[in-house]
Amino acid sequence: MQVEGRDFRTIWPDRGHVSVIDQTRLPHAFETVSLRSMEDAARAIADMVVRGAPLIGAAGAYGAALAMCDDASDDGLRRACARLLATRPTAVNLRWGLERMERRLAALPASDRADAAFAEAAAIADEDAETCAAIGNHGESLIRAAFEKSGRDRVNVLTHCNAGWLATVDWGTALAPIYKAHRAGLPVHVFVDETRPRNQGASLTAWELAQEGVAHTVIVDNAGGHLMQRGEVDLCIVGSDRTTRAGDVCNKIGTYLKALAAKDCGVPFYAALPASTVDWRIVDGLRDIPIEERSPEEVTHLAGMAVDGRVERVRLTPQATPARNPAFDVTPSRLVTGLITERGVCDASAEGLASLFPAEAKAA
Ligand SMILES: CSC[C@@H](O)[C@@H](O)C(=O)COP(=O)(O)O
Repeated sequence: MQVEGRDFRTIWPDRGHVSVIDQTRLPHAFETVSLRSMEDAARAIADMVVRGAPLIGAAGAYGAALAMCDDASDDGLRRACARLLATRPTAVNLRWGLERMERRLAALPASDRADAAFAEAAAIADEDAETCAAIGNHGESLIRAAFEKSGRDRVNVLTHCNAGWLATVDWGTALAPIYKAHRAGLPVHVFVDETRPRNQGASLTAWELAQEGVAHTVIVDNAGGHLMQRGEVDLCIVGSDRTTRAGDVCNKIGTYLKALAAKDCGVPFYAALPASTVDWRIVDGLRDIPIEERSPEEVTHLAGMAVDGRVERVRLTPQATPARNPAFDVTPSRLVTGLITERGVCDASAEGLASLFPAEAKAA
């Protein structure tokens, strides 16, 4: 997608290393950073230099490729995958990407592994870009239908967190339909939840929508229900970090509350996700999805640009006040109108997913 008029992806191989956009610096600075080792990749995932389920999957794959340059033995491969897998627990794409790398590399002699690993990681990245573009095409028709139904001069989509191209290799999941609709000339406007505590909506989604010239308004996390009650939201589209085979959706903390409000107000609520985000091994999201607990400091402190242009971190809460920071929640399938996937839109149910992915559902 576009940054200052230039095409970028979020991750790319670069002279034996791997370059990424440093998402901790946005929206105040656009900087890229070079990952030179598996440990660099692991830290970039844990510290959210790269984040978003599909991008974490691709970054994990490139991390395994970097590991193969240092130690391509069976033991090296196993240790690298274990280290990378331990960085973030919720997005299943990380496990998916690493298992794919292990399957591909374990069958090869150690001497062939580094080249094969970079090729496999590049294939994962390319496939993610294609998959997200396909999600965009399928989701665009939902936005077009909502626009025609609204009878207004613009269609209002509400999204939570950042499920745009920064969260993937390119295009995004929840934002891909919005970009496709915008490029097709539909007058789409996005309500962007700021998404405390790390503010991925206010800092990342707003930034990338602005780069693409998509009309948008940032709202505080608590405003969505109010706007839905007043008929100001035509549909909600969010991403997913892990979707069970029965259609429960785990996404950024606060997604569940948006889905409850949408249900009460009769606003369609969609999750957009690639098949790599479906965990075919589990059915019950509330019971079986590990929810990442991040540092309380992400709640007690805020970062932003001061009037003199310096980026500063400030404390929000009293010194002694404890904070808790669960990073994701689970939206049960009964609150989800449908899943937008690379193969089309389906019901958020075992039958719905099986209708689009029969082989995966059968193997589960
Ligand atoms: C295409 S991304 C879907 C999700 O990964 C996204 O909505 C999200 O929750 C990202 O969380 P993050 O903690 O920023 O990695």
